[in-house]
Amino acid sequence: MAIKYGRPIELREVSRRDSTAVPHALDLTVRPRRNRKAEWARRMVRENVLTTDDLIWPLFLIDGHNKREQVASMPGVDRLSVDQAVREAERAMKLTIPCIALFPYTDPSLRDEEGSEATNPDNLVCQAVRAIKKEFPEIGILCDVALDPFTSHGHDGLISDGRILNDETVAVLVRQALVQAEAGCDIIAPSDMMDGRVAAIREGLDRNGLLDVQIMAYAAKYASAFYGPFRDAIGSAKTLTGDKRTYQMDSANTDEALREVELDIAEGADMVMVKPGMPYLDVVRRVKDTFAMPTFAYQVSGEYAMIAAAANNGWLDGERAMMESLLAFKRAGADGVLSYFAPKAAEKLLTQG
Ligand SMILES: NCC(=O)CCC(=O)O
Ligand SMILES: [Mg+2]
Repeated sequence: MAIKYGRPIELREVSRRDSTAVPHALDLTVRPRRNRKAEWARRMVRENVLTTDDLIWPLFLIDGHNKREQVASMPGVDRLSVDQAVREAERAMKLTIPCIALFPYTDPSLRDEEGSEATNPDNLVCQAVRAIKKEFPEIGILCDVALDPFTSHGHDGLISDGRILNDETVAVLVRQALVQAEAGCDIIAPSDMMDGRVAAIREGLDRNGLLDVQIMAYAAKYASAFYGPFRDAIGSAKTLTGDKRTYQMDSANTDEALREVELDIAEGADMVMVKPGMPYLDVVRRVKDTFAMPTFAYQVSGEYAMIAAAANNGWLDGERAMMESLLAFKRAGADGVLSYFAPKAAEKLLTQG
């Protein structure tokens, strides 16, 4: 049964003496509800706020012109040709979203075992970075570094005898980071979870004079079922063989997340990320408290899909669930959130004043 959502309950005419007027009033000195009695009072004691500055908006790219293609498992999210991505970058600017993130759907004919397209300076991501920076140099652009959108097997690294090779992969990731940075990307975000990649990328950037390019490390990235719709969006769902548990983290662990984050900071990460988001808010809190670094969380595709699908079925008030889920990241200590809800949330934040 669909649930109907009315206006929030606000008592219009509250008698100021109603509790003493009750014959069996409890003898309470402390009544926490006093601070919740009206919206102005709640605003006064509110501990956390979400603003548009907290949002990073991930966009999916596809080859072509004037093309928008709905991602079936992510209602409201499209794959965009580069010209349309430029339009969305403009929308992000108007919505005062500081940064967008770019993810390509690579044509299957361009995917191979080695993910060669990742290091093509003219690949879809690099084309989009150049086009967006040309029109809107003031918006931040984050580029993911990992091979999964480019490999025929859907893994983030090179494979030999069924093993994901660490050091050989890192060498390719450095080249991928360099083509993206040279195209004009502001933040390199390695999401591959190979050991030592942050140091290698930092060294590569510095050696090429790209000293100001930041690194946001997907430092604690878990092997998660919540990435399902993303793999649909970038077209790796069908091709992925096996799972990613030899490089992404085990969802049972949090101490290990701290060790991963510590390493990435030592290797030169400017910002760190925990991913997925909502099922790992405890990790966000521990990371923030332990390292006091700029800490981000990724509200991943599966988290988005759950809320969007339930809302479309009338089972949740989608707008309220969206805002509540985003605020949860702030409460957990995150400095910002990568979220597919970013434009919708920003619109709501700006119209609320
Ligand atoms: N490296 C980026 C992702 O894996 C995103 C996952 C998602 O949104 O599910
Ligand atoms: Mg690591």
